[in-house]
Amino acid sequence: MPALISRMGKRLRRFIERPGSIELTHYEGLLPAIGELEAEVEELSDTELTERAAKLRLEADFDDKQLIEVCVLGREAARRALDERAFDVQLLGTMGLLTGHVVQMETGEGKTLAGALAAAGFALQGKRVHVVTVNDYLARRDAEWMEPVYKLLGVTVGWVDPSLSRDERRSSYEAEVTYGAVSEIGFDVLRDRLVTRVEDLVQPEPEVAIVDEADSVLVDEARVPLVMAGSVDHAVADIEVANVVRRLRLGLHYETDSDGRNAWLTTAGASVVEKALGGIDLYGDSGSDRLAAVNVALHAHALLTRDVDYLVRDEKVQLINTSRGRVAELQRWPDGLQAAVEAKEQVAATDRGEILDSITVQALLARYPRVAGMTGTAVAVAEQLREFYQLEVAVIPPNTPNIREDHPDRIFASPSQKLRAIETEIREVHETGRPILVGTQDVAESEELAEKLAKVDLPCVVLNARNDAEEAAIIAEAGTHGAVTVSTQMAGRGTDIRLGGADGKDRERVAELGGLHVIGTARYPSSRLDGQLRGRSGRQGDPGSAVFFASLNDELVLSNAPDVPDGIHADEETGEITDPAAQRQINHAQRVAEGVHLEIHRNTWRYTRLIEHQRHELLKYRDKLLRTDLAAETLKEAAKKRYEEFEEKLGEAELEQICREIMLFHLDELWSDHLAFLTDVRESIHLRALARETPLDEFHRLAIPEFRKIVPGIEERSLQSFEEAELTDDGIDLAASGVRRASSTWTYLVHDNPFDSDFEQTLKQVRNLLRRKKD
Ligand SMILES: Nc1ncnc2c1ncn2[C@@H]1O[C@H](COP(=O)(O)OP(=O)(O)OP(=O)(O)O)[C@@H](O)[C@H]1O
Repeated sequence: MPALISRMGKRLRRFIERPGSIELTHYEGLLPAIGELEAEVEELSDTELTERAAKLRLEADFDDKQLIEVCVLGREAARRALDERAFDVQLLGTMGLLTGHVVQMETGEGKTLAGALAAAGFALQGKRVHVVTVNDYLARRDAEWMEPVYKLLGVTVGWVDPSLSRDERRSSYEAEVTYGAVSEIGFDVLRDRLVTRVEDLVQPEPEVAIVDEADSVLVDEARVPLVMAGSVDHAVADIEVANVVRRLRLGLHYETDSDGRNAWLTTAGASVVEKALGGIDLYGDSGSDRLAAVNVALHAHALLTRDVDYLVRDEKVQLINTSRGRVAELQRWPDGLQAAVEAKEQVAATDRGEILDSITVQALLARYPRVAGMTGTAVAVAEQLREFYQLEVAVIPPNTPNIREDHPDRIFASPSQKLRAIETEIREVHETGRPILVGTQDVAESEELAEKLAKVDLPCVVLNARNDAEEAAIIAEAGTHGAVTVSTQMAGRGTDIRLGGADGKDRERVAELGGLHVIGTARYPSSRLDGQLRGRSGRQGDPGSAVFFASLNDELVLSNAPDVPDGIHADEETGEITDPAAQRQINHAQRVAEGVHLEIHRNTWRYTRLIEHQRHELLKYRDKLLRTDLAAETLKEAAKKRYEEFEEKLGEAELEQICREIMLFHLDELWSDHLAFLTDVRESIHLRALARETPLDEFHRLAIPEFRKIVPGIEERSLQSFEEAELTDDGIDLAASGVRRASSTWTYLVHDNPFDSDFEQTLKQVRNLLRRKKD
């Protein structure tokens, strides 16, 4: 009975301490057995170890005995290959992953190894594994780092990055475990969507995905679409409009929302624009195209800021991923907006192309029958992981208890007072020799701070928006004695900050001083991001500390909870506030920001679910066309005479391929048209739906019948192409009958439209329009 009570007490405690996480007691119970077998496997030769791992190979999930065995062999393989004996907590992580959970392990606890042992375990079960990383640099680094461990376990490993050719990728994916950035794996899925011969496919069927930094990929980036486009024409940026809009002034010519998501012309602004564009009537029937161009140009002008939202480098607009604070390679905004920003910055317009296919990160991962993940901060998104992916979180305790000191926020009345206090803090801590990592909100803030520090003789290293490998090398030195590193929130993610520098030479001295001190210059829009910054310090039981500075006029508060209660007292000299009401206000603002993010995620998912379902259905048909003689059968049945005529001249095999090319071409084209149709519907849905039902129902009402037309459309168009195809001496000239694929294709990520057409947003626009019409 007392044992039962104690067990219940333990469970209750876990529930209170870590809501949303699952019980690990069962796996903890396997650890002693793993320990007992350690001496036995130490005696094995390398070959014997590999042979023993091969005995685990089976086509089924592991039972407890096999879980124990894979942990025993994995621990030994890591000890031999890396000189790192996997800790018990790492093996708990491995077991958590192998049983399909998102494991929460703190920064520096060794997720890379725990993940690799789980990947090897899945591979031994006969499943192909993709380890999904946040960037290309980490994909290659982790695959190469873990390769000797895999080798001892007899498991093959590969990696993909943008530098590889299609053939090289194919062989990387042939490995049992393949590391790749989420974007790279997604782009391969999209590229495979266009092949017309089975042997050109590079990716095998998805089986298991182990997602590193799972919260960032599965939640923050979930709704980002990966896009493949084909060259058709160039986007026409309206330079004239950009030049007119450039002269407009806030408050006089246009207004913006307090949340910075919407901008609109005032009456005075509209008159200026109408006059400058040659006396047109923007709101008349003939002005609607111009009005649309003015609106995007105004968004680009008023709401997107250089060095915060994007950089201009090498005559190109490069987006900054605001959730990661780094240049988002291969990302762009939805087309009109991208072109408007390019016009604003007077750089050449990039080729827009036609969208051939697209898939969101969430849908990409939903393709895998099994998903597991690891991250330092999972509990905070446990609810979303359950809602969107049916995944449960398992909290793995640290190997050595965390002794980092997390100080309460230091709150100031104004941002300038806050900045002064940050400078003082940096100076005082720097004088002790302790290394400091300062986490800023964006690139511009990092640079401003660095400039200020340089002026007062406090040189620092600024880390932002560079390439990942360079970032990794710099951040690895952030623990050096006396170092001051200023970084946007996620720069250098995935790289360990060792006390005393990358080689840890000076560790003792830095540890004695108190370890790495982390300073946040403002609270982030999610508590998870705060936690990630704090987690940079205090790794593996190291000493360290963290403190966030905040002000009641920070962006976070102004955008999400601007109604600050009256009577909050600030120190007259320093502006510092100790009233708990200020802290409550900041926490409240952060919760509002988190809620908004979740709602947008939910809303996007509601729409993309239908699109994904349609995409999946059509792909089943495409796959049949690709792998069987369905295309030939279909065309033979519809145009028997012509088919026989061609067959006689070309032979069966060649004609089969030609039929396949024709039908796949029309399928791909109709799907691309359908995507464009859905985008149009989605963008105007709220207006259409104003007088009708809910926007989502309206979207379904329009999207479903349109989709049903695709397959008959493919058959009809293919038949026509087949009838019109000309037989020349070189065979059939498909191009002559319009079967012409895009001459070049490319891939990119679509950054979230910062002004998404949510119902509320559209209502606001309509309201503004009505307001103007009334004026
Ligand atoms: N069992 C072990 N014994 C000794 N060192 C280990 C062990 N496991 C991992 N390490 C070391 O700990 C460091 C951190 O490992 P890793 O980068 O995998 O951590 P992480 O959990 O991924 O951290 P982050 O959250 O920063 O990505 C590495 O230098 C690694 O070599």
